[in-house]
Amino acid sequence: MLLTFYKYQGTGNDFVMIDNRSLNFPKKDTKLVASLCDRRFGIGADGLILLENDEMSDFNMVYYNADGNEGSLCGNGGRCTIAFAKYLGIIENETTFNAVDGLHNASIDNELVSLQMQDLSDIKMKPNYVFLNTGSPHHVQMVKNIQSFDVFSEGKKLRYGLYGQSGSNINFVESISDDEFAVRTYERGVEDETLSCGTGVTAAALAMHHQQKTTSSEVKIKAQGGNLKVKFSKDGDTYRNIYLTGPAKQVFKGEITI
Ligand SMILES: N[C@H](CCC[C@H](N)C(=O)O)C(=O)O
Repeated sequence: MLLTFYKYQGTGNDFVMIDNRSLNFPKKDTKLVASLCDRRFGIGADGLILLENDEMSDFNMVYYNADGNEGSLCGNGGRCTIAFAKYLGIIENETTFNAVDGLHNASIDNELVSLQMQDLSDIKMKPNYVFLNTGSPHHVQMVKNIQSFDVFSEGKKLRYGLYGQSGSNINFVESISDDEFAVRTYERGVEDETLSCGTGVTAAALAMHHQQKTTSSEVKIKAQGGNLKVKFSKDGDTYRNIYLTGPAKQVFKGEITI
């Protein structure tokens, strides 16, 4: 079968994007998904996304990590899927869509996509790190000299050592100013550092606010692949109206025999 695919990237987190409204894609074929994401033997991506019809909303997003397994929420992938839905003419500038963690509101303004994340109140504070789930599980830890920090080795160690087989994504954070932080992420399922992780950046911003490393409710994040913004409000112990905003772009379109 000849499969038409699109390649998208959001701050350097890249995805194979497939219009699966026809439901033709073999969804249980883990090996196929992994081989499409392989950077040497396939198209190459951090993950693969299927856009499908949804009964309750504008569309449904199905996300797989590069290892071929269905993952939890992907924030950058969500932003790219919104851009893809607009490209396909499914939505205009505002949307509500379904993902693995439920419905999301979102808007798109040229290439800038804002994705609302689920409200969050469960933040586990540990002496050296914070753990929270922004649709995907995230460990957030502050480090010094982030650019020379060994994200791969340290991330891999914590991902298995602290969180076992099911694992967690591991974020390292350094403060740049009162309302700006640098974030580097080791992603489970990719088992490497990616250039940006949307749910990770969101987790980092909320963790910084929760620990009073910033008092701003609009936090700027510098990921390795570009800049993102996380906006939110705090209502008692609950973070609400959480929006992740940044660019999402189509890179190319292609066909591959599967
Ligand atoms: N890159 C994604 C995170 C994917 C989550 C995945 N690594 C997992 O925990 O299953 C993001 O932008 O949020």
